[in-house]
This record gives sequence, C-alpha cells and structure tokens, in this order.
Amino acid sequence: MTAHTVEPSESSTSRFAHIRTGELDLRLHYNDAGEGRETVVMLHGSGPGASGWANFNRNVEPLVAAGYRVILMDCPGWSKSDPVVCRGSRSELNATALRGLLDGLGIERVHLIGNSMGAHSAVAFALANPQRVGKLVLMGGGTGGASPFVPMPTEGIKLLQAVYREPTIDNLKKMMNIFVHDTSNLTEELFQTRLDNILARQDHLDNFVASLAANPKQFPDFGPRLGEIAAPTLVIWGREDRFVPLDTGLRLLAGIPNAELHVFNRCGHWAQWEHADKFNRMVLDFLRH
Ligand SMILES: O=C(O)CCC(=O)/C=C/C=C(\O)C(=O)O
Repeated sequence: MTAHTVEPSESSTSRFAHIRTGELDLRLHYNDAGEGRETVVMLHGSGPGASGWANFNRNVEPLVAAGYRVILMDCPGWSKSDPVVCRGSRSELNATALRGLLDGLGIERVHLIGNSMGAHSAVAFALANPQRVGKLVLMGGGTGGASPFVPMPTEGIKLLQAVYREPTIDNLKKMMNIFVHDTSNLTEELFQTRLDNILARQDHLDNFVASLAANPKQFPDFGPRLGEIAAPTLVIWGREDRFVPLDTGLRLLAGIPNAELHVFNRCGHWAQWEHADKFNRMVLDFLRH
C-alpha cells in the first residue's frame, strides 16, 4: 500500500446486505475492500467462530494493493450473518447465498478463494453458475466425500465438533493447535479473539449441532461432477492438514480438467495464514496469468 492509502480493517470494510434468493431470505454480513475492476471473493471455513476476516486477515491487503476488489462473505450461520439450520447441502446453501449477495451488489463475475467449507462452497457455486466464475483457488477443501487413507471424521473435524458442543477455551486450544503445523504463532490474543467470536453467537453453535443432527453429511461429494468445472483452478494444501486430508486435493487435481496443485510442507489446514506471504504471491501470480 502507498503512504496515501489506509490499510483495510475489519470495521472499515464491514457491510450488511439483505438477500432473497431461492429459499433464503436473510441478512448477510460481508467485508468489502478495494475498488478494482476484478473482484475476488473469499469464503471461510466451518469452524466455530470463523468469519471471512478471521480466516483471511493476512490475505486481503496484498490483493487490494494489487488492484482487486475483495469481498469476504460471512456464510449464513457464521459471525454477524443471520442464523440458519441447514438440513441439506451446506455447500449449495452457501453458493445460493453468494449468488444473492453478488446479484444485490451487481457483480456478474468473480474469482473465488475458498478455505475448507469455503472451498466446498466455491465448487458448488462454480457448478451452479459456471459463467460467473473466473478462476478458483481451493484450499483444504473443494468436495466432501470419504478419504481412502484417513479415518473419518478426521481428528480435526472431531475437535471442531467438540467446540461446537462445548465451547471452552481448552477445547478451542485443542482444535486450534492442530489448525496449523507450527503452533508457535498462536497467541493468547488469537485464542481469546476466536473464543469471543464463538461465545457471541450461541445461536450459531446450537444451529450447527442441529444441522449435523438433521444431516451429518453437510458437504456432498462433488467427485462425479468435477469434470464440469472449466475454470482454471489452483488447489492448495498443507501436507500436515489434519482436518481435510491431502488426498482430497489429489481427487480435485484428478477431477478438475484445468487444475494444478501446490502442497506446502510443514503446513496444516490454514495455508493462507501459516504461509501467508507465499500464498499471496502464488494467488496473485495465478490470477494475473
Ligand atoms: O468438514 C469439512 O469438510 C470442512 C471443515 C472446515 O470447513 C473446517 C474449517 C476450519 C477453519 O478453517 C476455521 O474454522 O477457520
């Protein structure tokens, strides 16, 4: 950023929109930063207390500085967006919400960066609205479905569900300690901010548990449809991802015709945070060329 521009903050970019699309009629929170001709949407993961800003705070500024408009959508049921109980496909529900948000903002075509659930949702959006997607960046997700190698639910998903059921600082630390490979950057401040986000919305916690009870498979397996995705796709994974295993990334690489895969060594489920500088450079290079 130049000396004249102010770095985007959560509060300065915070916005609300009311969407009425398909079966959804709700208020969404999003962050909107930058004024570029091209728009990049970032979609967060499904952990308790997650939000666009919590997941992507290390990635917004470099994209804005490079000339992109960046939108972080808080999915229904997270952060300051309205609550929802999801009895069907959460990936498709989020994709519908995104379509409603983009229609309301008058944005026709976007690049999508998705983390975990956000990547599942980005694929759902691309399948339903192929003409509205430029490029896809899928990180630690992109499709549900069983791993042939890792027992499921994975240890990370079990810890995540434990926080939803019992949101204590101890449970939160157990979960966050395996988000990343190197835990030395996890500060007490980070734990506390995340716990505050979690405890601010007991309704979101209850609804997530109710959704799981109604439909344990919130994220469908898009495997048979991956071949329909024409968008150039960058798949990014952490080798030590203990939430969504690396073999899911290989399935995406095999299934999406125009995909490439980058695997970070010494990296868990939060590649965009743990390896932020390199992640940002790779994404910018991928979007430009
Ligand atoms: O169950 C799945 O396949 C998705 C799990 C998921 O989205 C986990 C995300 C966790 C975070 O990145 C987060 O909460 O910040």
